[in-house]
Amino acid sequence: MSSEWSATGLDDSQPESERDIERIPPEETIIEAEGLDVYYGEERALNDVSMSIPEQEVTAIIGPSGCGKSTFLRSINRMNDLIDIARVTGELRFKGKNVYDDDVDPVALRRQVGMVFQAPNPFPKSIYDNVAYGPRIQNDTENLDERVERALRQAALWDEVSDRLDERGTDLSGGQQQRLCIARAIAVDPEVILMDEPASALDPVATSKIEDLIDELAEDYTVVIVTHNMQQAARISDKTAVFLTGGHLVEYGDTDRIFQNPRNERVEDYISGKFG
Ligand SMILES: Nc1ncnc2c1ncn2[C@@H]1O[C@H](COP(=O)(O)OP(=O)(O)OP(=O)(O)O)[C@@H](O)[C@H]1O
Repeated sequence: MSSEWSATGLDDSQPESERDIERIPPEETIIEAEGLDVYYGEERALNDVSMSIPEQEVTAIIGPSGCGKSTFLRSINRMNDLIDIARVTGELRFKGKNVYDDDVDPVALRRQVGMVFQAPNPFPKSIYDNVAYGPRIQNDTENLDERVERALRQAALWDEVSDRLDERGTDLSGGQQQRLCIARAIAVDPEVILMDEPASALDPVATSKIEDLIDELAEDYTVVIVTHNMQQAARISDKTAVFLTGGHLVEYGDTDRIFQNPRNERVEDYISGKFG
């Protein structure tokens, strides 16, 4: 294989021997990709990705722009289904079941695997109605007030909004809106929360609140987070997966080990800021 790497990482060929992927014991695994490829038309955005994500931990997905981080995240709860030209091959298992099997209902899957996006996107409704939205569409409104309060508390927002639940969610600050979106996601009691750069639109104080919150959420949920911010990945995650150009997962393991002692030379270059 060529030893000349492009400035942005890696060419399209990625021998098995170049990968360093930690195996998670099956009993601790909640999400498992095996030979996962995603194509947009002719373009291959994920290339033969195999990895297991442990339950109730924070797993960070990092890598240079365009390496497939968001595509991988969206493949977990089938959000790529919403993109006409996207095509998935291989398997993505959630609790042992391939989510791409014909009998899987993507809407039901997304109740168990919620998502928080880069830009906060509360509905133009009251704070209460934002959080109550999921339970209501599931016709699951028993003890709704308590559930709304619990979700807002878990999202570390209750103290700031408890006396104005009827105000519009869109009138909150950016950081509060993002915590409201997290409360909306957890109100339906998911098992996994996917986060796609949830703090990239926020100031440092709001970012630090989201980071503290992610740490707390991992006591109850599995969190998978895409971030461009390597310091953030190092601070908040238990495991880190490094993707490089061409949609290749190159290294995956304990966050401390990946940042202190990366085994792959290109991962070391990426982490030390030589490209990306
Ligand atoms: N909806 C889409 N239609 C066509 N191509 C897409 C689409 N979404 C992503 N791609 C392509 O797939 C590849 C991977 O994109 P993806 O957004 O997953 O990467 P990323 O690592 O999350 O990037 P970034 O860090 O810039 O957000 C890129 O080449 C991108 O152009």
